[in-house]
Amino acid sequence: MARQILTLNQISVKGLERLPRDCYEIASEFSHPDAILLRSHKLKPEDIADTVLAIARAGAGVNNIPVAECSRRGIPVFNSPGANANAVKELVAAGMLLGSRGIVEGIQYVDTLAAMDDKAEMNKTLEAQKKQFKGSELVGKTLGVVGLGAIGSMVAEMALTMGMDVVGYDPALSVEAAWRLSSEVRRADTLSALFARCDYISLHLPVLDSTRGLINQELLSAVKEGTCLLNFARQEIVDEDALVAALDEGKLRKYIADFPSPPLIGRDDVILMPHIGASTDEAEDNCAIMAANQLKDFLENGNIRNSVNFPTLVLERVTGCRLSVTNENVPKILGSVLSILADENINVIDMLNKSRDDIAYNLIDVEGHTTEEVLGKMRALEGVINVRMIGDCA
Ligand SMILES: NC(=O)c1ccc[n+]([C@@H]2O[C@H](COP(=O)([O-])OP(=O)(O)OC[C@H]3O[C@@H](n4cnc5c(N)ncnc54)[C@H](O)[C@@H]3O)[C@@H](O)[C@H]2O)c1
Ligand SMILES: O=C(O)CC[C@@H](O)C(=O)O
Repeated sequence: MARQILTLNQISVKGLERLPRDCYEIASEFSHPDAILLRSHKLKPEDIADTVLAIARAGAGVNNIPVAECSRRGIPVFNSPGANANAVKELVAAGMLLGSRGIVEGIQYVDTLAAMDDKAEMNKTLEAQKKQFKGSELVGKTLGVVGLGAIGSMVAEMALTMGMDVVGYDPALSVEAAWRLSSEVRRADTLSALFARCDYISLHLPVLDSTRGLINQELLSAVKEGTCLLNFARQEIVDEDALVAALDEGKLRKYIADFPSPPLIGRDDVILMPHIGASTDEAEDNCAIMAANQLKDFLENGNIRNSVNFPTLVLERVTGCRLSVTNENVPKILGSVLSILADENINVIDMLNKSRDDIAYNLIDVEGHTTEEVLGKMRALEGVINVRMIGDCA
């Protein structure tokens, strides 16, 4: 029977093509889907049917998904790290240029000349007026990058090639991300040290309990006078009252962001975009392809790549019948699962077990067949969250 994939946003066709129609039905309405594929749709726990085995986010941020609830229910949540990083990096470059030159104001001014039909007169007028749109160059200025993951590291690299000095701050930098980072990026030990010395600051960190409102009044009052703050990460990372105060006081020269909000719209010192950081053909294709591939590999093989709540676990198939077991990360459960198989004379050919936080996940390849009854015994064990038969087990 074809698996049902519920899509909750427009997903690129190139990604959906990874889920062939003879094996997958794809629609924006299913009451009992096998999996959910989405972008920024705000998913509520009650909207996740009991049949859902996995959720894939075609994008980086997963703050629109109730991840803790998914973990409790044994549902892996996948994202597509890095797949839209270049798109965001390019928009940040545009944002920095919008913040350094009178581009927006200049374009708006030219629009006011629409009624003027004398070209020579127009040229004379605008040559006289253009001094009000003068800016300054990025070369030689200092950019602070907060969060040096997939996007932040690319932004840092781009700024270096534009002749800027780059200072980075990332207390949770992974080893892999550190390897990607140019040695020319200088490290700030604290966020306030970064805020005190940069002409431009660009945010590239996820919204988490620990980062919500991170850019607060204390930090913004210590910012170098005249700094331009760019936020292409998430609105919730910046305390909005503190931001407005810093703009009103002239501490911040400009705020350029991908997240409009009523108190910010219409201000001369704010440039807002409608969350278009990842809105390029390339990024939409890359994210959808990565998300669909990961979902397919999980549904067909139980493998887990790029999950935000489950361990990475990939096991080559050696038999037709594979079991996946998700359980609480406490001792003895795996032993009890294996005892049930042994009692049934079911031979284990290969297996892999990994844990992450409170979740343990196991793939067990068995010889021959197994039955729903055997699975039922495993499901009845205390601490077992779910058990799935993958492939030809009957
Ligand atoms: N505007 C858009 O359309 C758009 C597109 C893609 C991503 N995003 C946002 O950008 C965020 C980053 O994306 P990414 O692909 O670079 O993710 P990533 O996971 O590769 O990098 C995030 C980095 O932030 C760091 N970090 C975590 N807590 C931090 C803290 N307190 N201070 C400083 N750094 C911290 C992490 O260690 C990591 O290196 C996403 O979570 C998402 O919210 C927005
Ligand atoms: O899907 C989008 O358009 C936005 C994605 C972006 O916010 C992300 O976190 O990857």
